[in-house]
Amino acid sequence: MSTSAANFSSIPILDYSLLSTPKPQPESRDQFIRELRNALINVGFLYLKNHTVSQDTIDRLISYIPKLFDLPQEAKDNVRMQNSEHFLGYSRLGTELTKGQVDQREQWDFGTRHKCRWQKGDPDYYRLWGECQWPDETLIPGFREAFETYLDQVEDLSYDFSSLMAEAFGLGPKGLAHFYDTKELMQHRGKIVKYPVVTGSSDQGVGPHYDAGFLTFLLQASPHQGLQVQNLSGEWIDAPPIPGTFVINIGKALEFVTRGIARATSHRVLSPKGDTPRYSVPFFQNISLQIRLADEILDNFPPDVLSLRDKRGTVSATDSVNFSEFDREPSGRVNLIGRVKSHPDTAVIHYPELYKEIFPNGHSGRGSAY
Ligand SMILES: O=C(O)CCC(=O)C(=O)O
Ligand SMILES: [Fe+2]
Repeated sequence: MSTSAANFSSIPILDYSLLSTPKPQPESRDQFIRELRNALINVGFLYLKNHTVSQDTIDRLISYIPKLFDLPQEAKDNVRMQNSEHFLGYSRLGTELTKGQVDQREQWDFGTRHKCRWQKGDPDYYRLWGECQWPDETLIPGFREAFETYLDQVEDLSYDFSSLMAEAFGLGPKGLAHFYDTKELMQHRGKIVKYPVVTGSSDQGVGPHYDAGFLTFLLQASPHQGLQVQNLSGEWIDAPPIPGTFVINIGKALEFVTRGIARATSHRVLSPKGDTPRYSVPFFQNISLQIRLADEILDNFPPDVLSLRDKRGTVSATDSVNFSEFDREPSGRVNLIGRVKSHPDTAVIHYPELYKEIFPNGHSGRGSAY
């Protein structure tokens, strides 16, 4: 097995304007698709510059982030995640564990606009998607509108990107479309995260993990280092903030349905050094809740894609272990299990049966992130 291509030492930067300006040229498009194919197979991470989410929308969102965390503790606790069967809301610092260690981050989970469609008799995991809990509008006027506008734009980008990704895999632009329901039936998750400066011995912002779905779009919302990505030989590679870009990465679901052609890459965040917190905004693009990935394995890849995979070699074990249930469960249930593990305090209230299955002896008081 050759691992030279896979032992990346930096994250590729792709230029979305190759697809659009001033007039799309076939060679530029081919270049973009080729670079995308390489990034998907060999790295699992990339930066995207000159994308379609407006800088004004991003700047407006970023201006709200410190205020969101500086709200009075009571205002934050009023909309705590424990209130929500959708696991949407506010989580205090230090409520998650990854690999047995406390993650040093405070966060807000929101989602794209959605009305919960669960009805009696439907599977439990239909309850996973639903209405957000927003902080009191009078305390942070305009925030909700600013974040919803942002989420709408990232959602549009995420579908366009998925279609490009299908092209890069040689499956044609609609090659991944059947993994999503119609837009109204889908909800995608957007988090706003604060990593405080820490004084103790651990610098774990969030420990090594995979993301669950197909695609994550990460906005690094302050100029701090901290995000790191693990290459095939286990080295941690820095992914520093680059203004005007998103960091895009592949999740376990896509790795699973492509039988490892696309890489889900383990990543982590180290707590910031210095005296200001690091902020980030990950957008997790979901796939349909009811799809069972084991029934949908993609196997019609063209030879050039397969040969890139062969050159890369197999993906060896990494420090991350989450989301192993895609081989048998519908995607919604895999996600629900992930949420029960990461937020047991919320799960014990809204999903007591599943909670008992996963934690027959109760839990430590903290959840494992992912
Ligand atoms: O905050 C970051 O930069 C990354 C966060 C992350 O990987 C996650 O929440 O899944
Ligand atoms: Fe992640």
